[in-house]
Amino acid sequence: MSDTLLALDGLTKAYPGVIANDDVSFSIGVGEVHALLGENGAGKSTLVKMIYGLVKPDAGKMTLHGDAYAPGRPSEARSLGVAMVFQHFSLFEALDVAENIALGMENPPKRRELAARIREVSNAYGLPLDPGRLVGELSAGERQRVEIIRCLLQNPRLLIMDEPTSVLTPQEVDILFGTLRKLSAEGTAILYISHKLDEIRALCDAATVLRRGKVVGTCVPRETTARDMAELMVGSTLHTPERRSTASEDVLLELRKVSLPAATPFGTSLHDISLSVHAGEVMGIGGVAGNGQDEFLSVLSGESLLAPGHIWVAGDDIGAQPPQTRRGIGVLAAPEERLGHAAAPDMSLVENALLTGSVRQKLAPNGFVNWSATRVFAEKVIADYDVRTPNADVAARALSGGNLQKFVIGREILQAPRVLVVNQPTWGVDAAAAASIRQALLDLAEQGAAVIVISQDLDELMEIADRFAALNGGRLTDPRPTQGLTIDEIGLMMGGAHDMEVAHAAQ
Ligand SMILES: Nc1ncnc2c1ncn2[C@@H]1O[C@H](COP(=O)(O)OP(=O)(O)OP(=O)(O)O)[C@@H](O)[C@H]1O
Repeated sequence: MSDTLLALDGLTKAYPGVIANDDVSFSIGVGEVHALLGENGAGKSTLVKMIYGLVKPDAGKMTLHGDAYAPGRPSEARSLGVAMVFQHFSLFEALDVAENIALGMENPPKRRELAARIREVSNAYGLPLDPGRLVGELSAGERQRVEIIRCLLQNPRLLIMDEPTSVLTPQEVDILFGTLRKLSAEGTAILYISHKLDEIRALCDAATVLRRGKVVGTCVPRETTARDMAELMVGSTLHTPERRSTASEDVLLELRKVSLPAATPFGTSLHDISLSVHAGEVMGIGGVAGNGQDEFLSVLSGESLLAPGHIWVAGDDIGAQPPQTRRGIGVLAAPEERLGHAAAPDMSLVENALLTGSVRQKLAPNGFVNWSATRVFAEKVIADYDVRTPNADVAARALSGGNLQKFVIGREILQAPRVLVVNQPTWGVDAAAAASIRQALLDLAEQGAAVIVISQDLDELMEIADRFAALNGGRLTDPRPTQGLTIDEIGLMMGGAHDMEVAHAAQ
């Protein structure tokens, strides 16, 4: 592992108002699993985009195996052995696995040959995948496999992975780590971005820590505690959320036999969901991605309307009411997909504050937008939730993923909802910011709101929820108190490793 594969020397990249990477230097050895750590907006994505040829550095240089390396575009990076698996998959649902993989190749072989290669590589690396299956029918974990196999077919020397485990079940994480360890043993280096410090300790040989664009430290994750790593990232002491149960006897939100047909061929139908959430309660909803989480949020937010009689908030029948009416009575929601769903990418943060805040914050009295009040609201969200941005006029798309997430969640919580539904509230958010978002959700419940947290992060749900239920194929299990619930019981409620077993059985 002493051979250097990639060396970065003084890489610098500035955006208007912020130096995203400031004189970054470090190197990655052949076969090394190297973690890139840093709080939201620290510059991790910018750095890997430079390595992958998506962003051109303003200054600094790179070498790959000792040769000058300055990829002008991703295809050039790929041809030199640098591959990347993104957080957001770029797959076509209506095409099958082999067709999707062929689309990403410069010179795809004939279909039969490609299908055989996919089978061979996927079996060799313990990631079973049927080349003929439609991507739309695959779980999130299986879609990620398509992206990984697409990279592996190019025999990469460096594989960059950006938050790969956020879409995986615990069992799938184990399988992925097995694959990455095998790759590393064969000499492929891995540059691994994640906010999950325990996973980094389990997997990575070395770590480089970025703070505000600069390298502030390196460590050997196995020999460093998760808490020390987190403190290195934020430069201060970490705060753990305080949980005190405040659930009352009063039912604030009630769902009675909620069913919803799937909106698309690849969506999930909801079946007969009944649930009561009390004032002051945090209700945790778990489940493997794609089991009805988005649909469940949409019936509560009002994006999907039902016939009357199925959803009640403090005696009001709201199931047939559109989102703006629901916001008026204090039912707010923050969907999972922050760019494009929770926030409009090309609009400024001020405009995005107006999008969901206009009714409850009375930002458009008499139909005319009060822009100065809207700006004050946006700036309060930015200040209270430590959203790192030059100012409130910046477009949502220019924010780092975690900072936009903080903005979206803060925008809803600051409107003092009576019922709040959030999907993956701390997805891609660094440890310190995740702790403060969780604390804010607990504080909201303490003030008497009913809070529903949909999340794939089971630790998060165990930390803040009073009760837990799982979505499985659009059905909701009976809720159970989180206190005393074991991981095995949770696994059973989630339907266990169902998808994985199916995939293995297909071999
Ligand atoms: N295209 C862009 N235009 C303007 N500013 C940008 C752009 N891309 C990134 N930035 C800014 O550069 C800084 C670093 O962002 P980057 O996305 O690299 O952070 P990150 O460490 O990957 O964060 P996260 O963990 O939240 O994904 C941030 O302040 C961000 O707002």
